[in-house]
Amino acid sequence: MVKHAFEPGNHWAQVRTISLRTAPQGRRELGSSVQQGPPGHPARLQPTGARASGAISKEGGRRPPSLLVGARIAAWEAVSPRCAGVGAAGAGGAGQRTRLSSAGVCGAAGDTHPPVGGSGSDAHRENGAVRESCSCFSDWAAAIRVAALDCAEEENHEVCRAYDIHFYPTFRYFKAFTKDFTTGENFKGPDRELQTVRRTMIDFLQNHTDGLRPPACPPLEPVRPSDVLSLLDRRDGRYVAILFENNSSYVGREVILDLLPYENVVVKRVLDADKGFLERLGVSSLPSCYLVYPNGSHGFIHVGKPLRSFFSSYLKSLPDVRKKLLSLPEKPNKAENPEIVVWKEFDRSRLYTADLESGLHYLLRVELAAHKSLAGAELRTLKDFVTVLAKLFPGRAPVRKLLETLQEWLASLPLDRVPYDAVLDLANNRMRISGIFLINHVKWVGCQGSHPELRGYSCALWELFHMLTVQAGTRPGALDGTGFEGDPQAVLQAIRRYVRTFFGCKECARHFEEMAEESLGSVTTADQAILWLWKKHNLVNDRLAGHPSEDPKFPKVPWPTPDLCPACHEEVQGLHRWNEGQVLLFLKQHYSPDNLVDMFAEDQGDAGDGGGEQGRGRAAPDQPRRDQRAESARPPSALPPRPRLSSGSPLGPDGRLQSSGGAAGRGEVEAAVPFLGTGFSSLDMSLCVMLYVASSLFLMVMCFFFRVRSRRWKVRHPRPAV
Ligand SMILES: Cc1cc2nc3c(=O)[nH]c(=O)nc-3n(C[C@H](O)[C@H](O)[C@H](O)COP(=O)(O)OP(=O)(O)OC[C@H]3O[C@@H](n4cnc5c(N)ncnc54)[C@H](O)[C@@H]3O)c2cc1C
Repeated sequence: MVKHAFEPGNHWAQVRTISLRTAPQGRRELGSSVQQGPPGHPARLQPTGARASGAISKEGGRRPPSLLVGARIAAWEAVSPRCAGVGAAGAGGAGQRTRLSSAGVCGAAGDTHPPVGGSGSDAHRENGAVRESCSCFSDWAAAIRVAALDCAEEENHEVCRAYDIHFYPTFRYFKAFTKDFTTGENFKGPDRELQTVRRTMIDFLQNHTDGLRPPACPPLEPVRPSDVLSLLDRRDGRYVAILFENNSSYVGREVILDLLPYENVVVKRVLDADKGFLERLGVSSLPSCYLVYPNGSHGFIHVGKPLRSFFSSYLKSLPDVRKKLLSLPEKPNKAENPEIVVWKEFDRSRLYTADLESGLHYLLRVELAAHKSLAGAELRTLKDFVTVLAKLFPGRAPVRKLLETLQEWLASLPLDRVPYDAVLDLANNRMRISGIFLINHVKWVGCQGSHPELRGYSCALWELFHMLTVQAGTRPGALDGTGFEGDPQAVLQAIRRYVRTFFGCKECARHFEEMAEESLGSVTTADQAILWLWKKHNLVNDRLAGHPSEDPKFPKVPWPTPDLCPACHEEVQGLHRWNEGQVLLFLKQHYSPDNLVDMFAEDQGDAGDGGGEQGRGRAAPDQPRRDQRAESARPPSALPPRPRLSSGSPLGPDGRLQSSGGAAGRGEVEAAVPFLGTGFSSLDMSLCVMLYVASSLFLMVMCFFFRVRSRRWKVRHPRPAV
């Protein structure tokens, strides 16, 4: 996992971008793409040992100024494919190093790449894509390394929770030589443009005290004008590049770091404080670069634009300037692409149980897991959302039962703070013992993307939301007794608060909140709620059309398309118009339980209700399911592998939280292990042992008591000898 590359004590500084995928799948959810969010967000960067994937929100895509680094780990390719080339081709054999060290923060606003064939074109040709486009910071790796971690990947959950990552992208900076565990320093820049990130990295490097500065990091401070003269006289067979710039410029420091892995060249920077000196040297504009050649000749160099990438490219392409072989730590020997996902053919006019259950799994075990404990408004939001889910989710019986139990448990909690592990424990252990469980991995069918970081969770979340509004509209009494009855906005408001509070994609949440603030208040009936969500979803589709997170196989077009619902589309005087009455009918049919297909769901290893039968009608949550008993009776061996269990469980035998201990978070609930594969937590086992010991003691005491009594009796009533 991440530890490998970032173990305390490393002699380089580190920056990690961590994202939650939900990206909108920014890991496939906009997530760990240099990391981000839900799958469904493009670009993939191979992180340090931990799994990275994810999607970047559209907003987080390639467009400055709102360039989102690492919106999901994948920013590397999504942000600038040319940088991916830099990493992969990375100067012979450097591919691994590049993957480990570069998060692909590149191509910042205003950082134009020099054209191949421009200055230094020979070298560009010579070295291919590697040199041509390097505005990334893979070259900085000896001084500061970058890793991306996709918090949407289940195997990264522990790390993401330990580092307290809630949203993506999150940037954390780790100083060199750090000995003890630290969650790092947060990114403090005013925005997340790549250029800002680079500058923050430089500031961070300069903040190291002298003794703790990464040894490979060259001096970044400017040299004094008086030292420049000695540089001009220098003849040690190397080039000396002197960058003149003003105090606020980062160009000099960026070029110094860009040339870090190159030999036969030294880069220095000089500030413009002594104007007279600059005039004497003939410096007419800033920044500009003066070059001292190995033979002692010197003069200004002329590049197309006075930008970092132009200067760096020019210097790298000088004769005899070559890349050094750096020894960086080995990457853990892990298969590159452990899983090859086979495409599943599916029907776009149907909904798939596998998607909804995968979405719920992700929501409960990944998205919520970003919160160590839940309290106050967060807890209320969760309770309301789970209430809506429990009453309206139209899926299979075990999952509905799980949601109902979770809702009852949350409603009965006497505490105002719940450690997340208690929720997890309920979902994983308590339920499982009763044969009620939810798959513990994702398997997308209708939500699968043509690339692993596309679609996924955010798609399933939309489907879930639509199903909830449609269920509320078609089963008016479903929310009776919850406090939401009679409120046509109740479901939308619960969704809105969930998105605002928990959805890992912050940008998505912000947009959604804007739409809700603008018009959700005008919803006065359940049907209007269904249509409101449909319209807003289409607005999002429209906004995202053509963005990097759009799956080319699933273009963002107004939905439903004419082939799905011809009656929904009309033309009035040559202009397209929706027939909203028909749209409403279509939505009620499309998002009805009868349109749910179990195909692929039984592969998820859960207690499917005989899944695999396509298109079987669904019972509404309040209707009994014929096969519920059969599911409960499923033998433990048929259960899917259990995720981490909680020992020290805060749940009492009745499923209630026994004590919060006053403290939030993981410390309250110890990690647990499964015993004998039977579904018992360590708490269960401890209780068994205690009961066993108590019974043994009781039997021994009774035995002793009767023995003493019988002796006394014998003494009092001695038998006459025969
Ligand atoms: C609340 C929310 C807000 C989001 N905001 C952003 C954002 O700001 N930026 C960003 O990059 N990503 C955002 N996303 C993610 C984005 O909307 C998509 O989910 C993602 O790009 C994956 O798209 P997709 O092709 O799977 O289809 P999705 O848009 O996810 O749709 C899933 C399925 O719903 C159906 N559908 C499509 N349109 C409609 C509709 N109008 N009404 C009913 N059903 C429909 C289709 O069957 C489709 O396959 C958001 C996601 C959510 C849940």
